[in-house]
Amino acid sequence: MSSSPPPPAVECKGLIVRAGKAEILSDISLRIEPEEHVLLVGPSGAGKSTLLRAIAGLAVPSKGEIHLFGELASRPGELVLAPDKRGVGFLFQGGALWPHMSVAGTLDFVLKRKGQDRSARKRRIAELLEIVDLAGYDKRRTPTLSGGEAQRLGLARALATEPKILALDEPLGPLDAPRREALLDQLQSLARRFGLTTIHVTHDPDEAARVATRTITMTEEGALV
Ligand SMILES: Nc1ncnc2c1ncn2[C@@H]1O[C@H](COP(=O)(O)OP(=O)(O)OP(=O)(O)O)[C@@H](O)[C@H]1O
Repeated sequence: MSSSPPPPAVECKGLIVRAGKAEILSDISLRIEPEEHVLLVGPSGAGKSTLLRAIAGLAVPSKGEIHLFGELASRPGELVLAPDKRGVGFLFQGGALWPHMSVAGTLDFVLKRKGQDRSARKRRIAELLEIVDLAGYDKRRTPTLSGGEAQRLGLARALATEPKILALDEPLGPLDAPRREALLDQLQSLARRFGLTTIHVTHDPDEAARVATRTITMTEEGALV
């Protein structure tokens, strides 16, 4: 019996995203295979973050479709799959942590939305903090974290939902060289360990050379090269 190849992790077909009258993504069609590590590059304002947001279900297409592992996720004017049903973890530019929460509270908030009971959440929070080297930081308020700690908490939050796809929007942005190396190593070993597909946006050519199995380049007009 011949088995058909697995569906792509991400498939965008003729994707157009507008903000008001401006067309931010302009007819994007692409496929990303499971466990691929794709680098997304292009000039500032090209629409890289918007493409990640569309894949994660944080932006709605005006035209076209997005399929995730063969399942229709977005179509014109509609998120067929809600953001928390997509299996996409998002590490935002600058971490984007909630300033009124503790480290454990940040993760607890995400896990509660998944409907986990208290003891399961507690176990998972400890496990996640271990994974990102923040064990013992439970009670710290997020504004007291250093840039690197904040990025690692952002990563733990992205991993909390056990995603199959990790969207990384300039994940090393504010860090100094040794911390960039450390976080990059950590991202790569997590991706291997959990069989993740990653889409990584960066402006840094050294970082780009380290992460990519393939590079996708966007033009200033929000299209692919
Ligand atoms: N909600 C919005 N309303 C209006 N314009 C928007 C909105 N979101 C994004 N844009 C515009 O769309 C364009 C693409 O933005 P986006 O953040 O996706 O680009 P980017 O390639 O990630 O840029 P950078 O590398 O600077 O982070 C920019 O010109 C931006 O100002």
